[in-house]
Amino acid sequence: MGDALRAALTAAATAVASPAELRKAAAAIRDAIEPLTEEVRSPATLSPLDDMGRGIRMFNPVVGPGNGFALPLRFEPDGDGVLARATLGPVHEGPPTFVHGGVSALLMDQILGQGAIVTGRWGMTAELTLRYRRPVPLHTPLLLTSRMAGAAGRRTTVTGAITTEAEPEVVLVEAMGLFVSPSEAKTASYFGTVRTASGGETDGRLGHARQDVDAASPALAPGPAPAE
Ligand SMILES: CCCCCCCCCCCC(=O)SCCNC(=O)CCNC(=O)[C@H](O)C(C)(C)COP(=O)(O)OP(=O)(O)OC[C@H]1O[C@@H](n2cnc3c(N)ncnc32)[C@H](O)[C@@H]1OP(=O)(O)O
Repeated sequence: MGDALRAALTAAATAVASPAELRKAAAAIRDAIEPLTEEVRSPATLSPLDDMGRGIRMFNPVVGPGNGFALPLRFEPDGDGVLARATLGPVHEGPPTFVHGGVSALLMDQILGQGAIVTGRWGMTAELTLRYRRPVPLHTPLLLTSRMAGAAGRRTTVTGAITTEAEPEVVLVEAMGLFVSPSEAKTASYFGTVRTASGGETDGRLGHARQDVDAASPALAPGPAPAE
């Protein structure tokens, strides 16, 4: 379904079609999704395809395969950090032929967060700083990288960059993120009502689902909780 949605968004952004053809396609899309709107999950219930303990968020707008806006981005180990490869298209366009600056921020927020997670830390984004040095081209293989730069108490600082694959030494965007692991009180108030699809509790933190952690996946098991 995510692949079909991605194809639909790209077609909508690029089609050279008459208004009649567009109306016909729009009606077909509405007909197709109508049965899916009859029964929907509540906002605080995770999808049955989600697994917080293993870091699977099916409809995340950056890494979720089921989300039509997501590429989806996939992470690879990169020394003690992470990298992702991406080629963006018309759905992510800002200035003609270049990536929208907010999309660069969205992608960097996620990969910087992942740069904290691979070190066993976790936090919500408290600060996100980007320097847009050169425009990021569409239809061009890109490299996105991130690496933890420092940690103190509940705070984790991660830095990263966007370059092209062809010229990895030329930084197009540089980014810094501060991730703060929320206090127990904030965690309870933000995520206390969230439930898995089977009704289990989860406090929302990646790797901290209380019922759904797959003990057979030690590589994805929870890291140590940051000290207070
Ligand atoms: C495959 C799947 C992958 C999955 C990969 C997943 C990656 C996810 C990446 C995306 C993440 C998001 O988008 S998260 C969504 C966007 N972010 C948010 O909504 C966060 C909104 N902000 C908040 O709720 C709050 O401000 C918190 C939780 C960040 C902090 O609240 P708190 O818990 O009460 O913490 P608090 O006591 O205030 O601060 C703790 C310490 O951090 C410091 N601190 C707090 N905020 C800041 C700040 N902005 N700038 C500097 N320092 C700060 C404090 O000075 C303090 O330092 P000291 O006194 O200890 O020295």
